Amino acid sequence: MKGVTDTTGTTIEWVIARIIENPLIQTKLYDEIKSTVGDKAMEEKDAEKMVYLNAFVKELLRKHPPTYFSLTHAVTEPAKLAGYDIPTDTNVEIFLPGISEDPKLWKDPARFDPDRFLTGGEEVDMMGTSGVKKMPFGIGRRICPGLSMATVHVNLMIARMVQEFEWSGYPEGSKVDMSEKLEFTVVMKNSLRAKVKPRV
Ligand code: HEM
Repeated sequence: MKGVTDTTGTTIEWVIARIIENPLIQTKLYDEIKSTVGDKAMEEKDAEKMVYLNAFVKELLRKHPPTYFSLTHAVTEPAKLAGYDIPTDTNVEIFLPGISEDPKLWKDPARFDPDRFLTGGEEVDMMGTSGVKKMPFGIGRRICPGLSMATVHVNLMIARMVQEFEWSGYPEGSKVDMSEKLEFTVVMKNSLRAKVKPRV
């Protein structure tokens, strides 16, 4: 159960941190929500049409995969991985940020920038069929079966939270501390404090 709820919950914590850290991102999300649904409550099918929201979620899961590692995979026959020989019966765990922050794969990987997927000309294939540049859900036969459901939930939650509320740091003017801490998932080291104002 923790693999279902904590991954999604952790993602939302980093979402709020990032939109507080960068009010322009929050404005872009809000403007897109307004132009897509106006004052109507967001629904699943609306979220699919929102290109900026989708780019934001891609960037979020690149920079903050909820787990540092995929689940342990056992090698059933001799294999080669990144130039290394892996003998049968070896347990392999993949360090996910090692891929999603690799400067050989990404321009300026430390920078949080949803626009890299829009005007920046970068793309990513979540299923890994045309290459692997990030894998927050794993890839291949054991890819997370909750991928679609989690993506819908995360998109919808962000859209509704931004549609209804304006988020800012607390105390006012404080800087968001992006330090990480490993629990079951990778959470914020210092819990996020936020001011939440209803949009009226
Ligand atoms: C943002 C949300 C989520 C993320 C980032 C995530 C990530 C992952 C990762 C990295 C794996 C390991 C894949 C591998 O080792 O190759 C995994 C496995 C799994 N996930 Fe998720 N997950 C999320 C949400 C969910 C949800 C909502 C469900 C169920 C409704 C779910 C169900 C599972 C199951 C059952 C496995 C084990 C699959 C297997 O071993 O064959 N996950 N997930």
